[in-house]
Amino acid sequence: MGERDLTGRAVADAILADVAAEVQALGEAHWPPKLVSITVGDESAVDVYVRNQRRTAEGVGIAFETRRLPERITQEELRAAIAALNADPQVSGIILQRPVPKHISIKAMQTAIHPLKDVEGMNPASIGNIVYNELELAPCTALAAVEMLKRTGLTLAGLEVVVIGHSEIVGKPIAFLLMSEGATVTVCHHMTRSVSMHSRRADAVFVAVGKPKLVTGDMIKPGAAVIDIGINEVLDDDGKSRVVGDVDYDSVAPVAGWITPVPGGVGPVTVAVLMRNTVVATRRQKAHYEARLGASIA
Ligand SMILES: NC(=O)C1=CN([C@@H]2O[C@H](COP(=O)(O)OP(=O)(O)OC[C@H]3O[C@@H](n4cnc5c(N)ncnc54)[C@H](OP(=O)(O)O)[C@@H]3O)[C@@H](O)[C@H]2O)C=CC1
Ligand SMILES: Nc1nc(=O)c2c([nH]1)NC[C@@H]1CN(c3ccc(C(=O)N[C@@H](CCC(=O)O)C(=O)O)cc3)C=[N+]21
Repeated sequence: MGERDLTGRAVADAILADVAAEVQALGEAHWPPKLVSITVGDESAVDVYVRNQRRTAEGVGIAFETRRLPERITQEELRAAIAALNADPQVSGIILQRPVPKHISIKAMQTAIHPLKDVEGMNPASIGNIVYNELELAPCTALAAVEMLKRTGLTLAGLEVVVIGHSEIVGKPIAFLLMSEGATVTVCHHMTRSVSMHSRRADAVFVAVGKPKLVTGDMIKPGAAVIDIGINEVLDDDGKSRVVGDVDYDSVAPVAGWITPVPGGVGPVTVAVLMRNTVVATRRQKAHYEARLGASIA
């Protein structure tokens, strides 16, 4: 790792220190936060993420439960499982791990997660709030990636930013968050004629595609910030599996002003933001409950 590395561990730890204090306060108020993760089918690609979630949750005192549902589960069965979690007062947050099998509509399932328990901010209602600059429960990865750019100290207002990838969970929310900060945003995807024509002009480049070495040094303006969101498992020459991003680190690092490494960049911050979102969701549920009682049970 080089001097230009913009690492995520310290950023994540700062977020988690605040979260731990809030978890303790919520526990004392008899609202201990609890997060439930749902994985559908055999998704070994998601296992790293879920393991990190459990370790991080337990580290800050958030109860963590995993549900592994069979590949062949019907959409109605999955909807019923989510509805049961919505109704369970012990559960503060629900995260549905992507991808899900093709016969299940991810949008329908994200819609089934109650907005008060939507810790990933992926219910269409939650996503819609981003358009109105209500960013408290925004998608974790997008928040984490934008937080990394802020750590460079660059002024976001007026910054020329290129986002490569436009998925609903990463690229699109990043573009909205950046617009709300005043950046000038260009979004590239697989139909973009020349990604490098855009990326070479940018002060900051976000990459979320899922292809190792997609972005190379010749595509980056000298001194620009490069935020690598990709998480790809690849096999080394000796057959060992390793996690790499979407950026060709060796050719980009000498050109870029800042670069987030993979692992150790955006990933740990994403998990920390998920914990923060869980606390935000729990606080909202508490407020909602108390408002319905018509009085605070202090
Ligand atoms: N660090 C973290 O916390 C997280 C990391 N990830 C990682 O981020 C990456 C992207 O994830 P996700 O957004 O879910 O993936 P998707 O597969 O949903 O989206 C990929 C996007 O990349 C675009 N794309 C495909 N090929 C190209 C190309 N050659 N040039 C430019 N754009 C292209 C696609 O465009 P189109 O739709 O037009 O084909 C699409 O918008 C993955 O590696 C994933 O593992 C994901 C979530 C969290
Ligand atoms: N609904 C949903 N939301 C997601 O956000 C989501 C998802 N589904 N499906 C899978 C992808 C992938 N993803 C990761 C996030 C952090 C790390 C992470 O913490 N990585 C560490 C450790 C990597 C390692 O151990 O090698 C790092 O980058 O340093 C990994 C992977 C979230 N995703």
